[in-house]
Amino acid sequence: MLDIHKLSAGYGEAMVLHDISCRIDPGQVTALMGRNGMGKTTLLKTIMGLIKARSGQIIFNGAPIEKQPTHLISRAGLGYVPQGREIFSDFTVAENLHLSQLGHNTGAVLPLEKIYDWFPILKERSEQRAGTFSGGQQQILAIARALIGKPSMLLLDEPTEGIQPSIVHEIGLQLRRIARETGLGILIVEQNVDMVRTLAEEVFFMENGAIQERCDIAALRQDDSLLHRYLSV
Ligand SMILES: Nc1ncnc2c1ncn2[C@@H]1O[C@H](COP(=O)(O)OP(=O)(O)OP(=O)(O)O)[C@@H](O)[C@H]1O
Repeated sequence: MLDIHKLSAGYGEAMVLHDISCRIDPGQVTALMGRNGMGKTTLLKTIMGLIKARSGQIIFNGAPIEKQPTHLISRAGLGYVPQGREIFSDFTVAENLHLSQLGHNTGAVLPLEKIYDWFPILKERSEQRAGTFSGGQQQILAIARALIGKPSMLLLDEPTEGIQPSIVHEIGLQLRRIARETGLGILIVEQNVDMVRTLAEEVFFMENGAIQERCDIAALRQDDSLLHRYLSV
């Protein structure tokens, strides 16, 4: 469970997150939506310890993590796929996955066969250089690399940016399947409404560095006025 209490953070003198409080239960899939510049990426980076919290608490599975370095936060079970997909373009798919396994020295890594079962394209193209992949395939590889460390919660920052609609839907369905099969919790920053409807169970709407509203996905299907208010779609 991720429990954020009165979290504030920013860059230098500029505060971006203001007193954020929210809670994500184990296995829950939550989307974080809002216009550009509202602080969504900053929130994910602060959870991961890449930006230090100025005040407030982040409790993950019962332990405070807001003062921990990123590698310990990752080891505690938080996986992170940043915007822009951090993969090694010159290495093959298999090498990318092996490197990710090596990065987790606790021994608790997912076997590659499981990854290949979830994402057959990675098995079919395991010897192909990652840089030759399409944007969608690179995103799948980035997600697979994050899953190798068996996180209990995965943070995804706009995975569908610049990806073909057919692959967006495929990635959404597959993430939902993995979340149901393994109990993985997901916090996804996403502007793509189709992806959010496919994957998420609830949505947080962010504006001016604060979570202004939360809504169940079923309610959002009935009434999309919140999308108009917070995204202007
Ligand atoms: N490295 C940085 N240094 C200073 N200010 C930053 C930095 N990164 C982001 N900001 C500012 O912080 C605010 C929030 O940015 P953030 O990237 O978190 O927003 P976002 O909601 O994720 O938007 P986007 O969808 O555009 O990524 C913006 O005003 C942005 O200009």
